[in-house]
Amino acid sequence: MKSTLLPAYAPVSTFRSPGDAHRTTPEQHTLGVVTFTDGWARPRLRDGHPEVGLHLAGSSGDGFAEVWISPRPVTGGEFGDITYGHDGEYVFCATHIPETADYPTATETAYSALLELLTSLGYPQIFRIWHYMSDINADSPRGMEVYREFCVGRAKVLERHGMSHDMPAATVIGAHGGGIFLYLLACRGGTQVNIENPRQVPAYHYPSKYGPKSPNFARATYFAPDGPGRIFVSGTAAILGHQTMHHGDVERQCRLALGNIAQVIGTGTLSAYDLEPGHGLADLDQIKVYVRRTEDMDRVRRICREYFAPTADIVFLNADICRSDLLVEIEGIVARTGSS
Ligand SMILES: C=C(O[C@@H]1C=C(C(=O)O)C=C[C@H]1O)C(=O)O
Repeated sequence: MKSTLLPAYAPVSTFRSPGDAHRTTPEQHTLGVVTFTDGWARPRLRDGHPEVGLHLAGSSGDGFAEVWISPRPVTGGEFGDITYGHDGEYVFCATHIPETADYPTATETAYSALLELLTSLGYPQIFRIWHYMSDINADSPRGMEVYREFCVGRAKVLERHGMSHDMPAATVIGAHGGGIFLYLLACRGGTQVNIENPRQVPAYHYPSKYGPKSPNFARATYFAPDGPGRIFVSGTAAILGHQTMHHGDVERQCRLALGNIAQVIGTGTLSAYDLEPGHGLADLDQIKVYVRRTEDMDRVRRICREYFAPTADIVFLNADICRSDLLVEIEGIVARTGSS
């Protein structure tokens, strides 16, 4: 998917302490805030911009906030269950699906509303989307895993809109409570290239043994306004082809997840999309590392430190992952320098 209306700045996020999340300056406006703390809060407008609270931290001391910043004034709004902030170039939207016995229908409703809002506001191009859900690996009353039920609802909407193979980088990961929280970034236009990993089957072609409807996301999304671009790397795990590798071995799973990211952002993959130069793991920032078992946390931290830049924003979160045999998942953003 490529288009050419040119926004003039690239969206930027920082990780801050929750208490510092709403700090602004005359040059820095807030497009959206996501807090990762020891409780959840449905999306709402706060000081004119959206804020959503995810229950991902173990205790009140280790939370953080992901803050999306704009150089332009932000207008906040609400549309049904969606809270949004937009600045003329980008929109940040957040919505919440309360715990329900019917996630397929609830997901369908939420996704439909999001697409309707993006069209009516004039920001049709989604370039990154995150979902956090409680009980992700639990069975629904129909006996299907919650994640798989979510995939059914999502796929239905995207099929209807002809977008099944067009979705950008995404994350679907566990949360400690609250149902499903979804937030996204979209824009009026800009160059966008959704990138696949040659070592992995595209998620939308996963075989049906992983669920009746395949997930819809790209392994990474390159997005460039009129200036330096960014590569948004999806939640990435120890999957080769479509198979989970290294069952039960967190160290090898972690190294494979890192290897998959290195593959996606490396020269070999990017050159196939005319996006040279490539990058390495040391170029990744705004990194979130999700670890299923708290006892693996220190080990995963040590491995990640071998690869990531010491200056990178990086957080380690205890969370369940979309397949119950996955122990670790990693996402991040590469900010490119130069003109592409
Ligand atoms: C880990 C994987 O998928 C996860 C699920 C996603 C989704 O359903 O949108 C996106 C990225 C990951 O959080 C994978 O299939 O490789």
